[in-house]
Amino acid sequence: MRTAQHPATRHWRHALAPGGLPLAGHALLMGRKPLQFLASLPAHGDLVELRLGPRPVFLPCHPELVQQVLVNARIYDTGGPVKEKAKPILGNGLITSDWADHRRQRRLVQPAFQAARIAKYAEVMEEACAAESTAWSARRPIDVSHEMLALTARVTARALFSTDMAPHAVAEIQHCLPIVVEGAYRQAIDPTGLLARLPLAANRRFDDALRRLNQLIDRMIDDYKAADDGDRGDVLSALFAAQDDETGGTMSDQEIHDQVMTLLLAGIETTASALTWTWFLLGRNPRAEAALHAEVDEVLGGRAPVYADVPRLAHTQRVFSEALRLFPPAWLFTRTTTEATELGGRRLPPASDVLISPYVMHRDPALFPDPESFDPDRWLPERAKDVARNSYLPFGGGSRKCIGDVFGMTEATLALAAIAGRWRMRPIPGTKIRPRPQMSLTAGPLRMIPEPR
Ligand code: HEM
Repeated sequence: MRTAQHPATRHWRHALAPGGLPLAGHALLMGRKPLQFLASLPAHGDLVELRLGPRPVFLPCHPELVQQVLVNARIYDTGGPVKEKAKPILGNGLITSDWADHRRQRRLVQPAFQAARIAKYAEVMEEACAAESTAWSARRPIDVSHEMLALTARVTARALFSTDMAPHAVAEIQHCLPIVVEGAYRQAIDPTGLLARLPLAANRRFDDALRRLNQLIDRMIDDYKAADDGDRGDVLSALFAAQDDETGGTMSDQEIHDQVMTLLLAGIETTASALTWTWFLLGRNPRAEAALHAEVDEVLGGRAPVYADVPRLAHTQRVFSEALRLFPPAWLFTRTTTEATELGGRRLPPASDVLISPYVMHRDPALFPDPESFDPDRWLPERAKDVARNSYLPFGGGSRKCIGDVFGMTEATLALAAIAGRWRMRPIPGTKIRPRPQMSLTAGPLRMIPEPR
C-alpha cells in the first residue's frame, strides 16, 4: 500500500508514457484501448506525461496529486477540447462554466439537491423502481442496459419536472438522450472537428434529437411560468426559486435551460451504466448476490423499499459502491491549467491538459488490494478505513464534485433493493461484455433472465 507523506517532502516519480509514436504520440493507444493503456501507467510514475498528437497531457496517478488538481479549481479549471465541444450542447451550465462563474452557479443549483428535496425526489424513485420491478415477465430475457436507462430517465425526468407533461417528457428523453449522448461523444473525440459538419444520417439524427430535447426543456420552462403555482417539489421549482445569498441574483430562463440540459446529460446515463454493471457483477458473484437478497429480505420483508429504508440497506450500498469502483461511469474527465503551475515537482505551462481517471485509481493494486475482484465487503467500515485517502473518486472531488451524488446513490439503492426483492437476475451463459469507454463507461446491451425469487 502507498504511504502518506507530506507532498513537499515527497519525491514524486515522473515518466513519459511508453509506446509513443513520432507524430501521433499515444493517440493510437488511447484510441484503441484507452482503459488498458491508462491503467498500465501508474506503474511508471506518480505523474505520467502522454502525447496526444503534439500536445502533452498529464495524468496524475497518485491520490495526493489527483487531490491537488481537484481542490485547486481556479488553476485546474474546466477545459480542454472535449469541454469546448460540449458547449453547443450543454450551453453554460455547471459542467461547462469556468471557475468564477461556476462558484455562482453552484450556489444557485445546490439548494435543488438539499436533503429535504432528495426525500421528495425519492417518492418518484420509489414509484418508478416499484413499477420497473413489477413490469418484467418470469424467465423472459431482458436487456438490462435498456431497462436501467429507461428507469433512470423516468426518475430524473420526473424529479426535474413533476407536471402533467411528465409522461410525454419521459418518452422524449428516453428517445432523444441516447442519441445525443452518442453524438456528443463522437464529436468530442473527432480531432478534426469536421465530422459534425458532414451530411451523415447519424448527424441528422443527432441534430434532430438535440433540437427536440431543447424544445422539451423550453416547453417545461414556459409551462412552469404559465402555471405560476409555486414550489412543486421538483428540481425546476428549486431552480426558479434559487437566489444567490452573496449577490441576490437569480437565474435567467436560459441559465435554467442550460442547467436542466446539464442535469439530464450528467444524471441519467451515469446511474444507468453503474446499475447495469452492478447486475452484471452480481450475476458472476453468487455470494455477494446471496448477501444482497438476505439483506433486502430482512429489511423489507417482501414489501417495496422506501426512502427511510436506505440507511438500513448497507450491503446494497456497498454492492453499488464496489460496482462504481470497478466500472466508474465517469472514467475520465479533464482540467486545463489557467496559469503556469507545479504538480508533483513538475512545471506545467499554462493551458496544459490534465486527465483525471477514477478508473486508473480504482484499479491500481497499490491502492486497492486485488483490484480486479468484486468485493463489496471492502467497504465494510472496519475495512474501508484502510482505503487510501482520495483514492476512491467515482463522483470526483473538490468544488466540482458531482452535485447528484446523493441523488444517484439513493436512486441506485432503491432500484437494486426493489428489483432484488422480487427477482434473481440470471446471466445468460456465454454472454460476452466489453466495457465501452465512451461519454460514460457503459456495458452495451446486457441480456439477463429475471427469475422470480
Ligand atoms: C452513479 C451516478 C453518477 C456518477 C458516477 C457521477 C459522476 C460524476 C463526476 C465524476 C462528476 C465530476 C466531473 C468533473 O469533475 O469534471 C460529476 C459531476 C456532475 N454530476 Fe454526476 N454522477 C452521477 C450521477 C449524477 C446525477 C444523478 C446527477 C443529477 C441528477 C448528476 C449531475 C452532475 C452535475 C450537474 C455535475 C457537474 C457538477 C459541477 O461541476 O458542479 N450526476 N458527476
